[in-house]
Amino acid sequence: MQTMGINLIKRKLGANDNLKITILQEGNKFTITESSNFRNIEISFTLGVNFDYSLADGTELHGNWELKDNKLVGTFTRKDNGKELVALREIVGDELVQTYTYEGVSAKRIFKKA
Ligand SMILES: CCCCCCCCCCCCCC(=O)O
Repeated sequence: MQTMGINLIKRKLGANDNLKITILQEGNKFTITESSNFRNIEISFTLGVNFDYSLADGTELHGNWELKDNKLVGTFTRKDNGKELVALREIVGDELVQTYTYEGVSAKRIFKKA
């Protein structure tokens, strides 16, 4: 989050956001329900088709998800500075592991099944 330019207060809030996501797949179409201390939103996208998404701090992204080797690979560009953010979603055991890479720095977020 620091590399993303997110300030200390927002980083502390973000680390305790109580984020829960639900992923519904219907063929190539995905619907994500995102629920956190900050917001409750629903996002729909089709694999390989660009869409807009705003992070909870307002940072706007544009990009898409693709399915590669049974993993979702997201390639997004920040609208404010044109830099790339790559996201990976994979099921490992009983967990959903999300890995984000930005400016050579990677972070992992692990979600447990409800
Ligand atoms: C270090 C904090 C970085 C957070 C990066 C979040 C990246 C989100 C990728 C785009 C998500 C699109 C909507 C979704 O599929 O849930």
